[in-house]
Amino acid sequence: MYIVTAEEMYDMDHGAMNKVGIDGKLLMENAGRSIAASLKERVSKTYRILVLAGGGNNGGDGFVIARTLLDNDFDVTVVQVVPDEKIIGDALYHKQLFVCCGGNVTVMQTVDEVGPMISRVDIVIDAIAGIGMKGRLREPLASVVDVVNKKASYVLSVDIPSGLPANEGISDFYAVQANETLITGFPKQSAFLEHTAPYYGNWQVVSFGLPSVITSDGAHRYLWTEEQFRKTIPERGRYSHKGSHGRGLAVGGSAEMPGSITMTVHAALRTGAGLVTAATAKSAIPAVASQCMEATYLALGETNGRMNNELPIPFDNYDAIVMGMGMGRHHEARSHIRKALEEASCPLIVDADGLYHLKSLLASVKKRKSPVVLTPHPGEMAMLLDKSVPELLQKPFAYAKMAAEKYGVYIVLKGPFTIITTPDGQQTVTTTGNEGLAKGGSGDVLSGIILAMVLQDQPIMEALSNACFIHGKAADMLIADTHSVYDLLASDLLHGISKVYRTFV
Ligand SMILES: NC(=O)C1=CN([C@@H]2O[C@H](COP(=O)(O)OP(=O)(O)OC[C@H]3O[C@@H](n4cnc5c(N)ncnc54)[C@H](OP(=O)(O)O)[C@@H]3O)[C@@H](O)[C@H]2O)[C@@H](O)CC1
Ligand SMILES: Nc1ncnc2c1ncn2[C@@H]1O[C@H](COP(=O)(O)OP(=O)(O)O)[C@@H](O)[C@H]1O
Ligand SMILES: [K+]
Repeated sequence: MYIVTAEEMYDMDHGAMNKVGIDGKLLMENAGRSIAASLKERVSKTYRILVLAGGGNNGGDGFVIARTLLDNDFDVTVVQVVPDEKIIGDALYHKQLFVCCGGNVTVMQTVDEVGPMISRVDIVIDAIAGIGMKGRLREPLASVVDVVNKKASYVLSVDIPSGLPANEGISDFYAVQANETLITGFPKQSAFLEHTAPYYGNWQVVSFGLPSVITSDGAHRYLWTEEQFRKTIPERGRYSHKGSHGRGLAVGGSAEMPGSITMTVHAALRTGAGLVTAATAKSAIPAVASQCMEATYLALGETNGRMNNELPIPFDNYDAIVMGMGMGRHHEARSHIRKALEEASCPLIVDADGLYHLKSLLASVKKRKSPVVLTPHPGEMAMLLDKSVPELLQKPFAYAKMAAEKYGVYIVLKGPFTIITTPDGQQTVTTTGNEGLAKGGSGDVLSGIILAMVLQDQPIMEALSNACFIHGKAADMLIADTHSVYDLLASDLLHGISKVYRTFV
């Protein structure tokens, strides 16, 4: 499923109307009917429903919903929150159909009238404004939204909570806080941003009949769901051997921080890597090995328990490498990152401290022939780009795309919505995971899962998307079953990986 900006959604609408010849009235009918159908299935006819209709096509959707519900004997009325002259085109056509079918439209004169009406009903359908919103909501609509937010017992927004921007990069808005949103066509960018997503409440997408010939050349962002995971997860051949599943190397850890590399190698093996070697400071090996018997070890020279660069790493012996977890920020560690960039001819994944070192080496990354994957959390991404975290989180899609294209890298920008970007700017988003993951070590586990997935025979983009899906889903399944968001540990995810495989593959 695509994730779109308002402009991309309009392009698809226009394509359907102008290239295919589908009438806009029909698209509006489809959108409204899909939403009404969803309501009909789960709402009792004893509920009173109020539709707030604004002046654009979003309001038009509202009139279709009202007409369809009325036809099905629901108790539904419409308050038109804009004057009559604002209802034009397809929306006017559908308003007239509603009225001809016996529907009742009250035109709001003052905002004061709206509060008592909202208090009397069980469900408010918010069709005040959709993706055509420009700037901050003006009066009197801002006050109408205020009343909705204060008085409504349940709000269903049509397409997008009114007042909310569809696109990233906008922080000045005032919007409906919906309980649920039925999104028409495709989800908009703002459903995947930390500062706007909560306004949607629970959301689902409903179709309004956009033909696939129009949508297939649509956006460059894609939501990575269970369906994609099931479709793309590589099969494990009955006659495969350990070499078939890749030889991975994880470089990191220290005597003081042996846990990070332990979780990475363990997660890589649990996810399906054939052979995994941990390269770490010599004195850290007993601690790591006692927790992970299946890995092999490469002892690195060390100073005060932290890796130094006395002993070289044979980077060419591996099919994929992950570096950085707990490796430290000292300059000897950096020389391993630099060497890996120069010498490794396989995919190189850089995480945590490795990203800190990579900042000064970014210019050389583009020269590499083999793929480089960066896995920053927002703090690390902001550091790489010399931005603040709030700045980055306003426009994570744009910043990730800009950096991936500029440096020729894959970027896994981690968070509640993880955005994965290819060097040519294609993006996927995974939404699995929960706040139980907001704990030290979760990222180390993800690095191992990514290593294992990159080692399998599949395009890197799919490998990264599947890795993030597994990581988050493991947390979700554990929370649903034996754990809570409070007690979940990164090491618990190792069992979660098994649950994901046993359930979905
Ligand atoms: N084929 C189709 O067309 C389909 C369309 N669909 C539906 O159409 C929606 C998009 O419709 P749209 O483009 O008409 O814009 P829409 O979101 O209703 O907003 C425009 C209204 O908002 C107003 N307004 C704007 N800014 C404002 C502000 N700051 N403060 C206050 N008011 C402001 C603006 O007023 P004006 O500025 O013109 O006075 C105008 O009245 C989309 O989200 C989806 O629901 C699909 O469901 C089915 C297929
Ligand atoms: N609230 C949350 N919801 C969903 N996923 C989360 C949340 N908080 C953290 N995560 C996930 O947990 C991981 C944390 O990675 P990171 O910050 O690098 O952890 P660490 O460095 O402590 O191991 C990322 O994959 C991130 O997407
Ligand atoms: K709306």
